[in-house]
Amino acid sequence: MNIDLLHRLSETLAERRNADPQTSYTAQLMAKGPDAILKKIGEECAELIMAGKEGDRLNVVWESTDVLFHVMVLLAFYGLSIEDVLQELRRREGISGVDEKKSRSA
Ligand SMILES: N=c1c2ncn([C@@H]3O[C@H](COP(=O)(O)OP(=O)(O)OP(=O)(O)O)[C@@H](O)[C@H]3O)c2ncn1[C@@H]1O[C@H](COP(=O)(O)O)[C@@H](O)[C@H]1O
Repeated sequence: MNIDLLHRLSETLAERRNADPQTSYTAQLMAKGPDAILKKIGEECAELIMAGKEGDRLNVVWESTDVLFHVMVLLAFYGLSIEDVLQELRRREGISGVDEKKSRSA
């Protein structure tokens, strides 16, 4: 199941915090610190925007994957995982964005 894949990847990324940067892209990025991870997220988001503007469906999937991967690296850097995001999604499940916005101004 794809949700298992996300959890497996989360575990791998958490392990990469102590891995050798010579053999791991994730360890390399984490060793550079949060600014380097955030820079990659920014770059990947820009690439996703371009893919979206072009309407290239294959590239939208490709760039979305890059964004998701780098967001997961950031989560792992801070000792978080995709499960934390899934829990927040679960909390929001069924709450209309329109209603949620109204409740903020009430
Ligand atoms: N899903 C991914 C994944 N997606 C993208 N990338 C890497 O993200 C990098 C950035 O993508 P770019 O397109 O910007 O490529 P680039 O120009 O080479 O990047 P820069 O040199 O500019 O940083 C590339 O090196 C990709 O290979 C990934 N690297 C790893 N994973 C997963 O993470 C696991 C751990 O990877 P390592 O930490 O490398 O062992 C792997 O087994 C995979 O499951």
